[in-house]
Amino acid sequence: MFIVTAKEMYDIDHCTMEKIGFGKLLMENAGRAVAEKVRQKVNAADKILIVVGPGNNGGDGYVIARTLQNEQYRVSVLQVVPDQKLSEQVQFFKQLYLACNGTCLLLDDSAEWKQVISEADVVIDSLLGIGVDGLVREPLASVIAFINEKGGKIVSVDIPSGLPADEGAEAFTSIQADETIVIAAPKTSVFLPHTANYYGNWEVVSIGHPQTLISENAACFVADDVFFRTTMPKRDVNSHKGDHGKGLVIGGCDNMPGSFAMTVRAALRTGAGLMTAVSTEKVIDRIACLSPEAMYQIGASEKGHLIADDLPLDDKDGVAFGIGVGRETKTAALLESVLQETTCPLIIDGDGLYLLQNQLARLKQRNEPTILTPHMGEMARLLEMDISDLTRSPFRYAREFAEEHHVYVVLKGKYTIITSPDGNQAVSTTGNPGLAKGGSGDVLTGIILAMMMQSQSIFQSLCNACFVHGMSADLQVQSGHSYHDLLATDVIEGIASVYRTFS
Ligand SMILES: NC(=O)C1=CN([C@@H]2O[C@H](COP(=O)(O)OP(=O)(O)OC[C@H]3O[C@@H](n4cnc5c(N)ncnc54)[C@H](OP(=O)(O)O)[C@@H]3O)[C@@H](O)[C@H]2O)[C@H](O)CC1
Ligand SMILES: [K+]
Repeated sequence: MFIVTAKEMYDIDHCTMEKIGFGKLLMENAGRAVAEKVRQKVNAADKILIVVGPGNNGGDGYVIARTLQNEQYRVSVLQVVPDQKLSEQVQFFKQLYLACNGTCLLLDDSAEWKQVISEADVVIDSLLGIGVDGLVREPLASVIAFINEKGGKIVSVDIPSGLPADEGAEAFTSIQADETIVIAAPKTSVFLPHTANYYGNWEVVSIGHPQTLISENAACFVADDVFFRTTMPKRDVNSHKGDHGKGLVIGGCDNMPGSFAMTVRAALRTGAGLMTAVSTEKVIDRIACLSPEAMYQIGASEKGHLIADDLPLDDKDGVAFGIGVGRETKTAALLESVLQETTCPLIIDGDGLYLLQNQLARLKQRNEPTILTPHMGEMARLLEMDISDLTRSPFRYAREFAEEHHVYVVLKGKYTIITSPDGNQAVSTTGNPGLAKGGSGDVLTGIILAMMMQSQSIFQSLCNACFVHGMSADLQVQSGHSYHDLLATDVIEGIASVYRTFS
């Protein structure tokens, strides 16, 4: 599945209609596809009100109205702008609807509009689509507010009306949809923390755009099960442990042994060939028994925290630094040497990101891939910006940071955004609120470490690691756990189910 900005969608629409020649057929296809989904969500006796706005989203609404009416549903239309505001294309579909004995109430002509909305069992929101520009103007703003207040079940067409399709909007007035039938491809705002919830439950309908056209124009995609199945390397029956990576995890401190232990175990469960774990003597004494499959090495330490040391970096296939390592200045010196001496892909996570704050310039000096795995708070600190600004435009800021510092960024959230140094982006949509607990990120780092040693590109490995991490949590919740009781260690044990189910 591809993710599009408004401009990308317009380019795809325009090419499909004008160059390929779909013309008005595209809107007919859109309306029919949405109507088919609406039929699955309403009852035969429901009063269905299609609320039509000034643009092509409204045109979709007239096709939906005609299609549902033809299926004997109880349909009426409320048009909130005068006819002269409608484009020629929308006028065409309005005339078709009226010619099929459709009824239409004009907002200007009627004081009944509030009653009509109040009496509707289902409101189909065709007020505004991806053409909304700025805060919604009257009379649409009042209609949106009243629908939110009084409308029955609200099904939005393509996008909740008033919601911006793209990231970056500071303020907006939007329909709060129960369901959204997204046309052709989800828009960026489906995946933003402050706009996602307005969509309610969302699903995508195809309306005939050539998939190649969508893939050529969309800059981002969803790293889903199809992606995992087609890119996750198969294990060669003649392979040996060295073929699946020699991984190294550097982390932990005397008062934080657990997160480090989970990263080690998650890497083993994901399929790392050999794992070495470096931490303080006290940490290793306490956790070595948890993953006897790993090898352990005591790192130089002071007051329970790792300090600069000569570590076995040069013969590894992947290194993860920072999990539970603490924020001592002397540990920052260890990070400095790891950045300079690691000659393989390096993940920096957790406290390692805190220690990295004053060493960002070293990132570009590395010749090997560097992967940062911040959550929004850690990313905001790295960018030295307010987290609310970051969450409004996470795709942009992740891409700018990745390109500037030549790193991969796994920006963790409900929807995790994966960005490569050249700006390629993907979103992982697996996972659930059961992951909103300590340790989830440590487990993801272990999965990434093992995944990036499985003979696939770094970008693919990050996409697949996020898929496995979230899908493990989903399968665990489906098979008996709940959002409340799911532990990070359950996610480690659920990795087996993901492999068994999807590969
Ligand atoms: N292109 C196609 O044939 C297809 C498009 N699809 C559907 O169409 C919309 C995108 O259509 P578009 O007309 O570009 O956009 P909207 O339907 O959102 O309407 C834009 C008009 O709305 C008015 N507007 C814009 N901003 C505001 C605002 N802040 N407050 C009030 N009104 C606003 C404005 O009209 P004016 O006359 O007031 O300037 C805009 O012109 C897309 O989302 C799909 O649903 C089909 O799906 C496929 C075919
Ligand atoms: K809409």
